[in-house]
Amino acid sequence: MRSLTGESPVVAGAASRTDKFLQYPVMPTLRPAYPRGPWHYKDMHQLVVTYESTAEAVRAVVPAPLQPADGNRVTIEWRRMSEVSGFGPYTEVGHSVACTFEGKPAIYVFQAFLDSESPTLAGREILGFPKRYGEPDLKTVREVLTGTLNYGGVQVALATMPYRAVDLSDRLAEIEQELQTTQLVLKLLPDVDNHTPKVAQLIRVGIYNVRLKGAWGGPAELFTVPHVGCPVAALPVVRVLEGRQHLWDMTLSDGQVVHDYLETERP
Ligand SMILES: CC(=O)CC(=O)O
Repeated sequence: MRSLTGESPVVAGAASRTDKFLQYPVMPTLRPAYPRGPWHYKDMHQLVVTYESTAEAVRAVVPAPLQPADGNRVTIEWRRMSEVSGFGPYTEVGHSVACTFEGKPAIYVFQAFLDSESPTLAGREILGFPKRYGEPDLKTVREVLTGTLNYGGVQVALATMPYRAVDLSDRLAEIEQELQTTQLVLKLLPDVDNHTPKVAQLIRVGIYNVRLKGAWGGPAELFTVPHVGCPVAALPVVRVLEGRQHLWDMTLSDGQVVHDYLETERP
């Protein structure tokens, strides 16, 4: 059947239906899994343990063209997100290595475990964060800030440090800069044939509106347990280098492709 304009009403109807569905940020359209950013993080409590691992373990997780930085430095951090627009509160453990990219310092995040679905999916689908579901917790137990990570009820990591022992207020500007070190992730997504790579990109994550409200240092301890489902112990602790606590705000929203593996490999 033709309309007066000669257009098929079925086709015209289908086109407007498609437009309607394209307004949604993501599936499912009845209740998208996450809202469009930007996502504003307020009063984020962070426990950061930096340690030396083995050269072999570090090399095994770092993709070219990144180069591991000197010292085999690895960071495991707990973040208690107290107040986040669009996501609500949640807790996350991120595991990263110090690298260089194009000769400049960078942090490469190779795995993360969260207790909330919405930021896990947003982080994976948009930015390419290697996020999975886990059971992280960050709390003060007596005078000790205690970060734990459980996987299916089994504890795989324990980090402890005296609560706000050494005040680093005189270094806030320097640490605020440090928090903005280039952060990179590897976004890997297969095509629907479940075989061909569709996306293979190194992404620089945009971190905006950073405001450091407090920083503290002190000794820290870290213990990890080998577990095939949650391989935090794959980067073994040779020695702990530093413990830190930060209280800060920031905004996440977008990223930038800094290396496209499929483009560079195209004949
Ligand atoms: C969207 C995100 O990627 C959030 C996060 O880092 O937890």
